Amino acid sequence: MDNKRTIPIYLFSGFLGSGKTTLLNHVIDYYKAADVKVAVIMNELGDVNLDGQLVDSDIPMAEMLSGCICCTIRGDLSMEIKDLIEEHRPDVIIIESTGAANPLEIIDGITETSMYTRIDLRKVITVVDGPELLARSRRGGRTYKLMQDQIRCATDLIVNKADKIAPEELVEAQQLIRELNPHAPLTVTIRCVTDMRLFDLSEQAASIGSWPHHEHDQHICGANCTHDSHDDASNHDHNHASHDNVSNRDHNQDSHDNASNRDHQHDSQDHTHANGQHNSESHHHHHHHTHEHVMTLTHYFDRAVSSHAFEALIAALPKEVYRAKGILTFSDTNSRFLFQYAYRELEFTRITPQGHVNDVAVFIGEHFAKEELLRMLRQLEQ
Ligand SMILES: Nc1nc2c(ncn2[C@@H]2O[C@H](COP(=O)(O)OP(=O)(O)OP(=O)(O)O)[C@@H](O)[C@H]2O)c(=O)[nH]1
Repeated sequence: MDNKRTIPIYLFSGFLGSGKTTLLNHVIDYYKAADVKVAVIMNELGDVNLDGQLVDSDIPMAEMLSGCICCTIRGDLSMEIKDLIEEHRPDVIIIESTGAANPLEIIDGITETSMYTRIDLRKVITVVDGPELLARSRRGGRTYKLMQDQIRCATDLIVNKADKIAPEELVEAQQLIRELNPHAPLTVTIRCVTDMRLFDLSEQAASIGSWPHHEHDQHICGANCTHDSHDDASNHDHNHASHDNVSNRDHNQDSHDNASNRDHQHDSQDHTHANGQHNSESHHHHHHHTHEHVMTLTHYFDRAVSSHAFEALIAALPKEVYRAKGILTFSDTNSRFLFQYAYRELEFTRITPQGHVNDVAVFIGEHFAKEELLRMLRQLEQ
């Protein structure tokens, strides 16, 4: 397989029944007409992939059933992505999450995966059910909170079902969405008929993932989400008992460990730069913040780099970059290292990857100068 190719990923978010599968089918048609090979990951809370039945049977598809990507089966996501790429070598992957999923957790899962597999999260597209959003905004509650999170996390927004809403209500829905996410381009649609340039894979269209706004002070989709029916919105409210951020953090850590254990044997004794506070603790704090314009930058290295130069780069990172992680081969040691950086602390763990694993660094922050950082990273390889 061509290990040098980076596969773009589109993530579809949006509440139950908002129109994600409808959009998916438009996009599949668009790619098929352009001779682009698309693969799909579908996540359903039930045991049967009903939405999958609606999709062309020629399309390579991974089904993640009986759980919500963002919690119970998040650890499997990286495996599914890896398998799809190895088996089908798609040009692009679309992930349709269940309407119950918290997109931030999935975004985290995908960036985690990019450490082991050459992928790039291109866009997070949230399909908003216009009438449902308005109705729920008047009632409040946990489901409305989830809808708000899905809107905040989007790089692009589609306000769907415009045919089911009066013009003045449509304006109200748009205002509501704009307050939650002032930056993401917003399109109003009926049956998700939208401009397909959003899915343009050309170089010019490639952008480093940029998430306009999110607030993640409460994790809504619980770790035990086992829904019988995915189309009963009120059921969802009932089943998703809120759990605190500590369990959320622990859960993240578990998922991470599961994912990394598949590919690596960690030598946890070898922490060369642990400065007191544990990284998972920092990660925990990260979830309390309100973020403006969260961005990620993923860089794949073509060669080994000097450990001193890399540490100098990390020391010079702007404060807007609050999280980084990756895998590196250093030219001045014999080992490969996993690095974790959070809130100005850098930690290395010696690893022995099984199979092919890229050297990669992922940076997450707010409004940082991505071009400048990219330049610094490229300089490391000279
Ligand atoms: N009236 C109307 N119905 C729509 C529109 N878009 C989609 N639908 C219908 O809404 C229902 C749900 O659409 P899907 O595309 O399956 O929604 P989804 O987000 O994939 O749903 P889940 O997988 O349950 O989360 C289907 O019956 C669609 O035909 C629209 O713009 N207007």
